[in-house]
Amino acid sequence: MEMVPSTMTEMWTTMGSTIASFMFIWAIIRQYCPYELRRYFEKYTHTIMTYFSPYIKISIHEFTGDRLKRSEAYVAVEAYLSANSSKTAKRLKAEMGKDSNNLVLSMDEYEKVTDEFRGAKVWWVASKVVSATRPMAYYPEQEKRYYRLTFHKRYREMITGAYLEYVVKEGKEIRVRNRQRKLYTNSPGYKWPSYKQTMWSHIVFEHPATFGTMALEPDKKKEIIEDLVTFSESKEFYARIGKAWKRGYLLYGPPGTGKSTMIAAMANLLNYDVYDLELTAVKDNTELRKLLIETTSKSIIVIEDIDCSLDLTGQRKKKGGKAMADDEKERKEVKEESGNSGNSKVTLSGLLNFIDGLWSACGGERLIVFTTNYVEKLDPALIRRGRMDKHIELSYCGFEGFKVLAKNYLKLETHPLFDAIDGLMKEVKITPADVAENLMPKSPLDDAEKCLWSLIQALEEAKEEAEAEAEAATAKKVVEQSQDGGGVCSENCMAEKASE
Ligand SMILES: Nc1ncnc2c1ncn2[C@@H]1O[C@H](COP(=O)(O)OP(=O)(O)OP(=O)(O)O)[C@@H](O)[C@H]1O
Ligand SMILES: [Mg+2]
Repeated sequence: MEMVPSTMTEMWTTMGSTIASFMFIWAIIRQYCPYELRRYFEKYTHTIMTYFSPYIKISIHEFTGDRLKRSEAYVAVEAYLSANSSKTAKRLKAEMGKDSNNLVLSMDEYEKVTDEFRGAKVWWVASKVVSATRPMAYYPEQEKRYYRLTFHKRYREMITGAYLEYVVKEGKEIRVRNRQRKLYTNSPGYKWPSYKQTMWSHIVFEHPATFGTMALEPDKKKEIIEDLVTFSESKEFYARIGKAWKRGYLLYGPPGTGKSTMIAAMANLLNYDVYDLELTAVKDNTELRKLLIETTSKSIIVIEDIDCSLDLTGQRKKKGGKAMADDEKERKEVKEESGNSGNSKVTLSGLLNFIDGLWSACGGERLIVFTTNYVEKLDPALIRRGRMDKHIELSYCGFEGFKVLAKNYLKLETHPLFDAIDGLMKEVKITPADVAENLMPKSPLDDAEKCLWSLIQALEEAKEEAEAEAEAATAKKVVEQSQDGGGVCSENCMAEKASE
């Protein structure tokens, strides 16, 4: 009976002294052995331990072959662990979040967290190896960071298959949700003269427009939202039908009807980046293709005012002399206004290739949006279905649109003056931009009613103007008709014709 504790004590003593000797040897090796020998020792200790251990380890390194780009798997795991570890990890690091207002927590180096998947327990550790060699003496030490996943070998199949797939998918989704969206432009500006040079420069995309704040018929709004959401969820569908995962939208209508605002609302709805492509700044078709290749998925590529961006009418039927000359003049004026010398060599066929050529399929999940005030000026080839799949007309403000703006700007759902506004809106055309401008308080003393009166006044003025224009047009027509008839019309005869 006495023997057991003494045997136990002996066993503990032996184990203790073995560990102590091992640590002593390890300390000597660390202190005095050259780096290569240390690595050699570590390698063989690992091999022996792995042989007896029932656990499997998988490392996911931050950089693999290409030192310039972080591995996608690492980035996804990082996002997954940041979202899941902050509740369980004991040592966390804090970094500034996307809107620079909050701190984002993630697991600190060498911290270990546990995760569970279908009843299997796994462990994640954030770790790093510090490289002994430095490229230059004044360079900081090179750290190679990685995550190590450990699990029991009985779960091998499930963890290497379903679990890792789940982690990467979740991580990617978290990144999309948390990422800071960007607004890119290809306008010429300062570019880094190095291998890092990209053709797009960007700022943070912060436009606050949403479909909720847009003045639009409710049915139309619903249809557009459904179309966009369906597109964003149709990866498998596009793959099945053998079509690149992209969709073209043509937004057309008079100035101030919300085309640019809708692009921002689309980006905010789908959480996409925006690439605002200035066609006149693109040298030629090759540069256009390069720009396309540099865009990422989950983005909207926008070409605003496509009708006056370039002379893309190469294949269009020739117009009559005067109309053609007017068009040319207008286009020239626009180019001069925008300070563009107009020496871009992008052609219609280059642009068509950009939209649906072979290269357009790279990346996937992209919207291409054109806006124009003059849809009739565009080449039919450019806007045919399949290229511009959905044509959306944005038009003058209706009463439903006004109600959205009144709610946004004045927090009003109803008001006795609404009936008068409804009546006037049926008679005159007013753009949402003009309505919005009138509903905007101009001084701190302006209340909702004052803003509504300001809108009524604007509508009445517009009505008077429209009536005066209509009268002038009728009078002009009468004069032209009478001149065509060869005779000079008396005042009575003119009045008769006008009343007809
Ligand atoms: N449908 C709308 N809903 C809400 N606000 C609108 C709408 N249309 C225009 N606005 C307001 O008017 C301003 C101008 O609109 P926007 O720039 O979107 O017009 P646009 O159609 O792009 O004009 P343009 O053809 O001149 O480029 C916006 O800042 C927005 O506040
Ligand atoms: Mg616009």
